[in-house]
Amino acid sequence: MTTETIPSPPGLPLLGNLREMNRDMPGFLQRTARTTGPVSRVRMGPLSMVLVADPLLVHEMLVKRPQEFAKSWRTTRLLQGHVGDGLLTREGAENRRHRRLVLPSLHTQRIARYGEIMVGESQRLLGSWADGQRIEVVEEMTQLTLRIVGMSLFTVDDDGDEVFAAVHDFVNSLNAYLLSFGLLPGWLPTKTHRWRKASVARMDRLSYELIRRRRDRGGDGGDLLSMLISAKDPEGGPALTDTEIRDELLTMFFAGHETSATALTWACYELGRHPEIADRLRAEVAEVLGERPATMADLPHLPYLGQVVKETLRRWPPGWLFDRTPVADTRLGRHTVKAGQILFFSPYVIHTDPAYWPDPEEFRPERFAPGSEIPREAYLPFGDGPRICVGNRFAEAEIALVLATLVPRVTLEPVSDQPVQLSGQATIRPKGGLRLTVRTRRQGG
Ligand code: HEM
Repeated sequence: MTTETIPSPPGLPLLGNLREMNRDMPGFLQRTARTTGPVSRVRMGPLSMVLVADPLLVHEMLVKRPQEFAKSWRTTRLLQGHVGDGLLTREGAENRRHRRLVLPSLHTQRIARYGEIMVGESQRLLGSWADGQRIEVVEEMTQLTLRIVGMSLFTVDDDGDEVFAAVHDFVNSLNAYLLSFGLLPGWLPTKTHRWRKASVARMDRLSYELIRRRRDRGGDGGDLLSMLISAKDPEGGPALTDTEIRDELLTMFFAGHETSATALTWACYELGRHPEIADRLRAEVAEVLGERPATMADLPHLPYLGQVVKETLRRWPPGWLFDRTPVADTRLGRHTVKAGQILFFSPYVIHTDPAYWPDPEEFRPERFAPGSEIPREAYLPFGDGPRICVGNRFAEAEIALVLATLVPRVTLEPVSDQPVQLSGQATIRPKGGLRLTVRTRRQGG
C-alpha cells in the first residue's frame, strides 16, 4: 500500500480536514485514529500528512529504525529561526555530540542540586498566594518553571527578571510562529514575523551577554552553561562556538519550561477534581516529610507521588504531537512511505487508546503502582529511542517536588465543574487557561 492509498477521514474539497483540525486538533486526531485506522492520511489544504497511531509502528520509527526517520524539514525549519541549531533541530552525529555535552548536566546526581531551587521557587510562589485568591494556573506555573530552568541550568540571577520576561516573550512568539505553519515567506513584514525578529534580537543580546560574563568570571558554576563553555574538543580547543552555546541555551529554555508548566497545570486540574487523590498524596507527604521541605533524596520514598506524576503525563502528555520523515522511501507496517513524507504521531492519541489503557479518560494514578504492567510502546510522554527527551529526569523530579511543596499547604479548588476544552499548540493545554481558587491549609491539617 502506498501513501496515496492510505485511508483518509472524510474532508472538504480543497480544504480537506483543515476546518476540523483548526477547531479541535487533539479530538480530531483521536477520532481519526479510532475510526479511520492506525495509519491514516489527513489533509490540510494542499498539505497531506500521515498520522501513525499504532504504538508498535511508532516504536519502530523511534527505537528500532531511528536512523531511517529524521525529524521533518517542516519542524526543523519552523524552529530554526528562533532556536537556531540546538538539540531539537540537529540530526545524526551532531545531535549525538551535543547530547553528550548536555546530558551530564541533567544526570540524576547533578540534578540533586537543582532540587533546592525547585522547592525554594515553589515556596516563593506559595508565599505570593492569598487564601481565597483565584489564580490563572497556566500563567503561574509558566513563571515558576521558567525561573526553575533559568536558575538551575544557567544560574540566571542578577538580571533574572529581564531574562525571564524576554524568554517568555520569545517562547510566545515561537508558539505564534508554529501556529502560522510558516506558510508565508519570512521576509514579509507580518505581525508574527516582526515579533519573531524583535524577540530573537532581544534574546540574542541577553544570551551572548550571559555567555560573555560567565567566561569572564571563569570557574565551574556547576550548571549547564559552565559545562557548555568549558567543553573541549579532542585538540583541547573549545568544543562549541558562542553561537552553538546560544542555540542550546534557547533550546533548553524553549523545551524545558512550557512542557513542565503544562504538566503541573494538569496535575493541579486533576487534584482539584479528585480530592480523594489529593488527600492520599497529602497523607503520604506528611508521613514521609513531617513538616520539613522535600528534597530530591525523598522522591524514592514517595511512591504515590511518583504515580500521580506518571498518570498526569499519561492522561495529558504536554508534548502531544511530533513528526518524523523517512530519509529514503521505506516500508512502515503494510505501507510504503516516500522520502520527505511527513509522518506524525501523538502521545496524546496513543495514551488514550482503549486497546492499551482501560478507561483511558479516567485519571487513576494506581495504573502505575508497583507490579502493574505498563505497555512500554504505548507510554511515551518523553518520546523514545536516541532522541528521547534529555530533560526527562529533570522534569519528573521538578513536577514531583513542586507538588510535594504545594499540596500540604494549599487546596486548589475548581472554579467550575465543567470539563476543560483542549488547545493543542506546542503543548496541549486547557483552552483559555485554567482558573482555580486557592484555599490555604494549616500544615499537617
Ligand atoms: C514534562 C516535561 C517535558 C516533556 C513532556 C518533554 C517531552 C519531550 C519529548 C516528547 C521529546 C522528544 C521529541 C521527539 O522525539 O521529536 C523531547 C525532546 C527534548 N526535550 Fe523534553 N520534555 C519535557 C521537559 C524537558 C526539559 C525540562 C528539558 C530541558 C531541561 C527538555 C529538553 C528537551 C530537548 C533538548 C529535547 C530534544 C532532544 C533531541 O532531539 O535530541 N525537555 N521532550
